[in-house]
Amino acid sequence: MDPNSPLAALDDPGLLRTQALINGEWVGSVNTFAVTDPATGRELAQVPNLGRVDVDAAIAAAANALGAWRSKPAKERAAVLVRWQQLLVKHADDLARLMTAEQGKPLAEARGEVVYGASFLDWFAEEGKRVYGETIPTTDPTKRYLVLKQAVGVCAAITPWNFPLAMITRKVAPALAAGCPVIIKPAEATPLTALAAAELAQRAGMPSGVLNVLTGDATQSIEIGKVLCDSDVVRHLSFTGSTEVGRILMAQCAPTIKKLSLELGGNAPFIVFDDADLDSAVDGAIASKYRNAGQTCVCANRIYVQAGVYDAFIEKFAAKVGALKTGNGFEPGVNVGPLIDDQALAKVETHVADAIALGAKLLTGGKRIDTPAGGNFFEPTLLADATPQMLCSREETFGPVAPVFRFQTEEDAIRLANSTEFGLASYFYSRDIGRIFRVGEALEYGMVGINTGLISTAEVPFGGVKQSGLGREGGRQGIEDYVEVKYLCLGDIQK
Ligand SMILES: NC(=O)C1=CN([C@@H]2O[C@H](COP(=O)(O)OP(=O)(O)OC[C@H]3O[C@@H](n4cnc5c(N)ncnc54)[C@H](OP(=O)(O)O)[C@@H]3O)[C@@H](O)[C@H]2O)C=CC1
Ligand SMILES: O=C(O)CCCC(=O)O
Repeated sequence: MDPNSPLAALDDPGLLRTQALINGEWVGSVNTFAVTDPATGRELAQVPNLGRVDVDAAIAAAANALGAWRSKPAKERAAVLVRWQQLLVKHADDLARLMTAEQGKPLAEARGEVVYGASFLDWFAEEGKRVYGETIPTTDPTKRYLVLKQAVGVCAAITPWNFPLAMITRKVAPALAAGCPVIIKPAEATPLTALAAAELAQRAGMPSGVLNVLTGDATQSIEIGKVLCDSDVVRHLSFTGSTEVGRILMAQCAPTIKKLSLELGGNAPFIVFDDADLDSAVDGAIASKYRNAGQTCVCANRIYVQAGVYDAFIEKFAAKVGALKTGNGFEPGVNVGPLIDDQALAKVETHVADAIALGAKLLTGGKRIDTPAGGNFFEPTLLADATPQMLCSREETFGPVAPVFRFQTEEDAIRLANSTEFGLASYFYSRDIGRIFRVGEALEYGMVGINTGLISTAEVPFGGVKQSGLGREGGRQGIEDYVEVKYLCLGDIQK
C-alpha cells in the first residue's frame, strides 16, 4: 500500500476488501478495474471486473440461501441486522475514509452518511417484525379469508456512486428483514465502501449467500444488470440512478414481470415566498444545493424566489455561496468536494455556459478549479435571472450550480415548479399556514420539504412520482416492495 494513499490510515486494514462476495466467499478475478480518488485522480485499488458466470453463481447462492433465511423468525433476522448496524457505526471513521477517498465528499459528510446508512438497518430490523397479515370478515359462513405477507424471493440492488453506503442499506435492509437474500451491484466508482460494508455484514454473522456483492466497470455493469434482469429467480430489482438507465432496466425486467423499485432522477424546485424567513431559506438552499457537491437526486435544482424578496435573497445567498470552501474532502473545513468524474464536470460546465449564453448573470463561481494534485473540482456557482429555456431548468445539473429564477405569484410558482417530467423532491419556504397547505398539496412531487432543505431520514417514505420512479424506500412503506401478499381461502369450516 502506498503510504501516501488515504487508505493507508485505516484503523482496521481488513476493511479494505478488493474482492467480490459470492456465497460467503471472497472472490477475485484476473480481470480487474481501477478505483480512483476523484480529488487526485490517483488509483486507490483494483477490484474484480465480473461477468455472467459470477452473476449466475451469485443468483444460485442467493436462491440456495432463500429457504433458510426466510424461514427464520423475523427476530433472528433482525438480530443480524442490528449487529451489522452496530459494526457499521463502530467502524464509521474507516468507512468514512473509504467513502471520501473513492467518492470525494467531505469527511464529516461521509461520516454522516455512515450513520444515516446504518440507521436503515435497525429501522428495518424492527419493521421486519411487523409484517402483519390480516383476516377479512367472511361473506360465506363456511369459509374464512386470511392474508399472509411473504418474502418476495431473491432480490437485486443496483446502486449509484453518490451515496455509496446509504443507497445500499436503504434497499438491502428491508429485503433482508423481510426474508429475501440480495445481490448488490455497486457503482463502478464506489465499490470499496460496499465491500467494506459486506465485510462487516460477514462479521455480523450474515449467512452465506444471503448477501452477495458483484463488482464491475461501466461495461460489465451493463452485462451484470442484464443477467440479473433476465433471471426468473431474481423476483425484485431495486435501482437508484438516472431515469435513462431506469427505463432500460424496467424494459429488461418486463419479460420476467419482476417487481421494481426505482428511485430515479429529480429536478427539485426550491421556492422562496415573500413571507419566508429569509435567513432560514438561505441556509436551507445552501444545505439542499451544495450537499455532496450538488450530486444528490433531491438537491435543489431550480431556485424560485418571489419578486418582493428576490434581491435580498440573492444578496444573502451569494455571500454564503462565496464563503463555501472547495477542496479535497480530507482537508479540514472543506464544504464542497470534487465531482465524481470528467463527464460530471463537463455537464456542469455545459449548464453554466448555456445559462450565461441565454442571459443568466454569473454572481459567483462558474469554472473548474485546477489544483496541482488534479481532481474534478468546480467552483460553487450562483446564477441569477435564470429562465425556463435554460438547460439547468430542464435537466438535473448534479453539480454545485444554483440557478435562481424570479416569480410573481403563488400560481406562477406552482406552475413553474410542476413543469417537469420529474417528481422526486421539492421545497418551499413560507410562514403562512394557508399557503403551506395549498402549495404542499399542489406540488406534483413525492416529497415536499417545507421550511427545511433536508428531508431524508430512515423513518420516512422516500421516493418520487412521474418519471422519478416507483415505490418508496424507508419508512414503514419501505418493506412493502419486498413482500408478496398471499390470500388463503379456508373452506369447510362447518365440518
Ligand atoms: N437518483 C440518483 O440518486 C442518481 C441520479 N443520477 C443521475 O444520473 C446521471 C448519470 O450518473 P450515472 O452514474 O451515470 O448514473 P447511472 O444511472 O448510469 O448509474 C447508476 C447505477 O446503474 C449502473 N448502470 C448503468 N447503466 C446500467 C445498465 N445498462 N444496466 C445495469 N446497470 C447499469 C451503474 O453502474 P456503473 O457505475 O458501473 O456504470 C450504477 O451502478 C447523473 O448526472 C444524475 O443526473 C446518478 C446517480 C444517482
Ligand atoms: O441522491 C439520492 O439518490 C439519494 C439522496 C440521498 C438521501 O437524501 O437519502
